[in-house]
Amino acid sequence: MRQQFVAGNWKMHGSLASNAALLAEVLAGVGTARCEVAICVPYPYLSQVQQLLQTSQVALGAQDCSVHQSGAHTGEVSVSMLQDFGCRYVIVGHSERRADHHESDVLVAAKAERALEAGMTPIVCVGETLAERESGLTRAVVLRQLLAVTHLLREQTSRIVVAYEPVWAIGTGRTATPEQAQEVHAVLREHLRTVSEAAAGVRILYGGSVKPDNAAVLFSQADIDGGLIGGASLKAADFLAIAAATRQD
Ligand SMILES: O=C[C@H](O)COP(=O)(O)O
Repeated sequence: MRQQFVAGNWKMHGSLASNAALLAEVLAGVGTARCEVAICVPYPYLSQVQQLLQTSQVALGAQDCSVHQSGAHTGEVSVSMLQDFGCRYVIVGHSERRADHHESDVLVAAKAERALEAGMTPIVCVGETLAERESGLTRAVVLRQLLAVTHLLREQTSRIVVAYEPVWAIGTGRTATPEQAQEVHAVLREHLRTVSEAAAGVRILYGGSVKPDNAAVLFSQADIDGGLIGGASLKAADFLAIAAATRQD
């Protein structure tokens, strides 16, 4: 059985004041959530959010990590630094980083490996662009991206989370239909099954314009185990409603 999981990705949003207000509301309502909940925040706010989440069930995550452990790598943040702030999760390979920073499948896999070595759980993002979908390449693209981390799935299955995020659905208000999302999740699940029995149990989140009004139907799909939530994680009521829409197996 896979416990459903809802992770908020604040992306490059927030301030000390707005984070405190948002989390006060989230924490007031999250007690009833049936799923696991995490929030991935910008680096400068890790300390603040760590303290605010201290006595709650909400886990802390980061939005990226360095492939390097330490040294002369200006601007980079290592997994051990993230651990200093109690991060349990780290997103790797988000399409915004793949696009903005030219992150390759190999680099994403190496970052996931660093996270695993440090005892953290990487949330490995995969997803096709609109052009790739329209060219019939969705399956090939997501499998290529997943294959890059397959050696890790073989070795450390239980601590990896996969997130399917069609690039054309991110922040656009254009959500994949539940059928479109399930179709890709099933492809990913099928691959995970070929890796090992344990890998078949890896949670696969859906991300891309998840809102309170479409969350339940997305999460009711057989291979969708929750969501990676961008814009809606910045509104406490929406984020809580999405967490409340998770399936209870
Ligand atoms: O990491 C989150 C995803 O990119 C989804 O973002 P969104 O919910 O704003 O579409």
